[in-house]
Amino acid sequence: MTASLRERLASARLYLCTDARTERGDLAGFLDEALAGGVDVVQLRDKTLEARQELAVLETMREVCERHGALLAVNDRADIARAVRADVLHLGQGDLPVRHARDVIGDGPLIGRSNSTVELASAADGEDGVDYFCVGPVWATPTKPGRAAAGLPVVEGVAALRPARPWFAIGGIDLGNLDEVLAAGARRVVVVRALTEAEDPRAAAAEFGRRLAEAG
Ligand SMILES: Cc1ncc(COP(=O)(O)OP(=O)(O)O)c(N)n1
Ligand SMILES: Cc1nc(C(=O)O)sc1CCOP(=O)(O)O
Ligand SMILES: [Mg+2]
Repeated sequence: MTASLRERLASARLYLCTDARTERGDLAGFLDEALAGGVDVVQLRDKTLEARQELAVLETMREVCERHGALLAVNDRADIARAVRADVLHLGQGDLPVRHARDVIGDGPLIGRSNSTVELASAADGEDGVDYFCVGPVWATPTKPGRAAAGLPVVEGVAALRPARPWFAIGGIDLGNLDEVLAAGARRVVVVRALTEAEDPRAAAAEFGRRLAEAG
């Protein structure tokens, strides 16, 4: 029997957000390596793309995700998530409310939400139609400039809630500070630069996977 999207999300530990790597022209090769290393979910997060370009990039990503059994996530846009039949739509605080996004994408795909406080995370954990949530940025990060760090205490606060839904820590996380995030209680992480800028994305993803699995 094929695992449902929710079952696949439940076992996901490592979530990658990547841009289209247009200038480097190596998106499929990069993803092949990162997913071979053990990335479970991949999101296209590239604010420079027009809708048509985003759709084309996502079609490429879908092929790689299917080959590796990873979930494909769309950032922000419910219309694009529907068009590409994405597995996941990720919504921030400024994006469509969940119920409106559900009207567009239907009941099948998963929806994730971003949060920066324990209170927002608690609300997301109880919000109808939300399948997982993220909390961050744990550390200030050049990938999302201008956002103050939420810090490890927010990760500790969310862990103390013992959320019913899967949740991920995000923001400034790399192999050098992963142990601090795990010690704060997170068991799933989202990363950008730790893989997009890794010399060996497969080895880096494998090391994330090993340490996340060891943490339980
Ligand atoms: C998995 C994941 N978590 C958090 C975010 C951030 O979403 P948002 O706050 O909407 O900011 P942008 O990424 O859209 O700039 C995310 N994209 N993915
Ligand atoms: C896309 C994003 N969202 C964040 C949030 O806190 O919601 S932090 C972030 C960027 C994370 O990038 P890196 O792993 O390179 O620090
Ligand atoms: Mg967003």
